[in-house]
Amino acid sequence: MKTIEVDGIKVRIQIWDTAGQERYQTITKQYYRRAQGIFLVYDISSERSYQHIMKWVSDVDEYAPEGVQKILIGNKADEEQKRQVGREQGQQLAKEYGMDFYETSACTNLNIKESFTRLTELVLQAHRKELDGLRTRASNELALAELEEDEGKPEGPANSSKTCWC
Ligand SMILES: Nc1nc2c(ncn2[C@@H]2O[C@H](COP(=O)(O)OP(=O)(O)OP(=O)(O)O)[C@@H](O)[C@H]2O)c(=O)[nH]1
Repeated sequence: MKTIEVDGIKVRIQIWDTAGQERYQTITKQYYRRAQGIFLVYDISSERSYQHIMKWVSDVDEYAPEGVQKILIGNKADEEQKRQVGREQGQQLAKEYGMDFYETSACTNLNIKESFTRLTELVLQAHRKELDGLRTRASNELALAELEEDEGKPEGPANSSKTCWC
């Protein structure tokens, strides 16, 4: 669990790091069903991991709920000297699938906060209606609380300056 702030709203996110290995796939697929946002991550120093993304995308399409938000991540951006996948390749693939794209590094923290914030934003946008309902309710409750507070107060100067009852 982690709390991040997006557009002034505190959002508690639950993060699952699913295993990449084939033998855990049965379990991994069960996580897809409850996901609202998914990072598809490859390693920029591994062409093989990049090639695997297509397979991940088709798994997500098959098992994740419709409307799930996806972002493509090229991780280990700190390993420039070992790079096998160009940034443009990542951008290109992301474009093909209509995803946002970030190169990140868990070692230097490059784009970690940014990518989590962006995915959360996308999930929130997808649930905008629900969110608008919450906002309206919150502001109505606030207005009601203010009204109740005002009603309890003695009359202010504007009213007390009146000299008649009309
Ligand atoms: N240099 C560098 N190493 C990283 C980075 N992120 C992860 N690693 C290293 O990569 C190795 C694999 O990391 P994991 O987090 O186990 O990768 P994973 O994709 O979850 O692996 P699976 O559990 O098999 O799915 C570890 O040795 C990490 O320290 C990064 O951004 N830069």
